[in-house]
Amino acid sequence: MINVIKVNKSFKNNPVLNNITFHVKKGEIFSLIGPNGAGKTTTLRCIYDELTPNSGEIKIMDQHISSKLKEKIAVMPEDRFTFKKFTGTQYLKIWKLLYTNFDLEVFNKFLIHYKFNMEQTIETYSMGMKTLFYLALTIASNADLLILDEPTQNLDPVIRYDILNILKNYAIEKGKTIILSSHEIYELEEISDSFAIVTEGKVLYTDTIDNAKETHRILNKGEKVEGEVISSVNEEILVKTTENIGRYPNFKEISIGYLKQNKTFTPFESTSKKLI
Ligand SMILES: Nc1ncnc2c1ncn2[C@@H]1O[C@H](COP(=O)(O)OP(=O)(O)OP(=O)(O)O)[C@@H](O)[C@H]1O
Repeated sequence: MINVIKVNKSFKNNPVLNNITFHVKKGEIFSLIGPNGAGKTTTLRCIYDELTPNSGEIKIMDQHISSKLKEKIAVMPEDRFTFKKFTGTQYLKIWKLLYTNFDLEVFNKFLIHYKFNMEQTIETYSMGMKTLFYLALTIASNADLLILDEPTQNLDPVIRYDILNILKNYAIEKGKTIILSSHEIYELEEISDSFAIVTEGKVLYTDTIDNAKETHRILNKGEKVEGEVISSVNEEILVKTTENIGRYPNFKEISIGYLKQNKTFTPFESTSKKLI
C-alpha cells in the first residue's frame, strides 16, 4: 500500500530524514514510533505530499501521489485544523465535498456520542475535542488510507480506548490501511500490525509486531547471551535472537529497548563539557 524507499529530507542544510525506508501492507495498521524530533511528522508530511523529499521515492497503491490518489487518502495533520475560524458545520461541508463516499451516518454517530457543537468555531474546541472532531471526519471519510499524526493526543483514557478500537475495526472490517505516529507505545501493541522505530531521521528497526516478539528475548544481566545485544534496561538485556533462551518480550519492552539503546539522560550528573 505504501512504499517509502530511501527518502531523504533536509530543511535548509539540516538533514532531518536519512534514507527512511519502510513498507506498509494493505489492511494493516502501521505505527511510526520515536522520540520528539525524530522525524515522524516529517515522514508523514512527505507521504501525503505536503513536503517534497530531496531524494528517494514514495509510492502509494503503486503510484506516485496525484490529485486523484488524494481522494482515497484522509489525513489528520499534527496541527489539526487549517481554518480555525470555520465552524464544525463548515468543516463537515468541505469533507463531504472532498470524499464522495463520506459516511454521514458514521459521522452523525460521533456527533451524537461526543456532543460536538457544530456551530462553534474550531478554534474554540478543547484540545481533545479538536482531535476527536478531526478523527470523526477522517473515519467517516471512508478513505482507503488514513494518515494520522498522533491520533490519541489529548484524549482522555476512556475515549482513547474507544478510538483505538474504532481504528482497529476500520482496518479489520473495511480492509482499509492506517499509518499513524504515536508516542503511546503502551497501547500500540493492541492495535498495530507493523511498526518502524525512527530516531534521528533513521529507521532503527521495522517489522511486524508478531515477528519482533518472536525474534527477541529478554535476559537477566549475567545470563549467557546468544545473539545481538540491543540494549540493557535496568537489570534486563534485550537481545535479538531466536535461540531458546530467556523469555519473550512484549512490544513495550522491544520499543523501549531500541529507543533507549543505553542512552540515559542524567541532568544532575556533573560533566566537564560546557556547551553554552
Ligand atoms: N519546516 C521545518 N523547518 C525546519 N526544521 C524543521 C521543519 N519541520 C521539522 N523540522 C525539524 O525536523 C526535525 C523532525 O521534526 P518532526 O516534527 O518530524 O519530529 P517528530 O518525530 O514528529 O517529533 P514529535 O514527536 O516531537 O512531534 C526536528 O528537528 C524539527 O525541528
